[in-house]
Amino acid sequence: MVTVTVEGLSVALGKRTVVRDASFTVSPGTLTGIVGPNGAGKSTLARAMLALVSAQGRVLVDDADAATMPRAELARRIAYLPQGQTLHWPLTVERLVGLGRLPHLAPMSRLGEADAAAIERAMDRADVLPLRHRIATELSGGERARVLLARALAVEAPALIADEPLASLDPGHQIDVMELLGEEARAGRTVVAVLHDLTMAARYCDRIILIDGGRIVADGAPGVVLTADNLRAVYGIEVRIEEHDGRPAIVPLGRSR
Ligand SMILES: Nc1ncnc2c1ncn2[C@@H]1O[C@H](COP(=O)(O)OP(=O)(O)OP(=O)(O)O)[C@@H](O)[C@H]1O
Repeated sequence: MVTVTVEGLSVALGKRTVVRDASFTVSPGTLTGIVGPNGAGKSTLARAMLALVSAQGRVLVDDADAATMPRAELARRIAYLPQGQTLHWPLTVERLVGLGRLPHLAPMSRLGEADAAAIERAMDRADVLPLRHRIATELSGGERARVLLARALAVEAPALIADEPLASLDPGHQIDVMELLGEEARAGRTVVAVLHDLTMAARYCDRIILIDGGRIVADGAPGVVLTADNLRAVYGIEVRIEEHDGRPAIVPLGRSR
């Protein structure tokens, strides 16, 4: 299990501060959705949580500072699904998913039986077993997205940060992936997903962090954060909020005037 604590995190890219003084803790057993408009700073915050960009403030992985933790150890503790990754190498799906095991391998060593089992489990859970012998660069956008999710799952880390895991997926696979993320959380993992689909976020996440202009503007249960007032203020949209199984279902109606 892993608890990730973000303390007063700010990130400047070029001359602009794109994450401003973010503080929160994500705990085992929870699925946290990070939502906000394009350019709000969601991906940068995700990357800063993995010490992939230099930042002011601190990220603690349990009690250890992520910035000074050895990279392989951090990669074993927090799996990362980056946003819209381009693939360059014509690897088979199975070998690409196998790259998720690299943080566990000693230098120059080969994948062992435990790695092969983890790869198999990950491909099964991301529904890519039928694609295992295909060349990853020849897949459709949605197929590739599921393969990259499988690579992140193959790490079998106690925490997962997934940046737009639903991008390119059809509605059925979107539901599958959100259910999978929920299962990961219920299994005791710490799961964070950057999401654009507010209804999916509301339905599956335990907690929503709403970001605008690099700042956290609301943080809490979906019904508390995803209100018509907050969505008007942050996205400039009018919504009708219905209820489904006790959770908000958000119907966008148009731009606010
Ligand atoms: N290397 C960079 N140099 C300068 N500005 C950058 C750089 N990378 C990103 N930005 C800017 O930082 C801001 C935050 O970007 P980020 O990718 O974190 O947003 P996001 O909320 O994930 O957006 P989206 O929903 O569009 O993916 C944006 O305004 C973006 O243009």
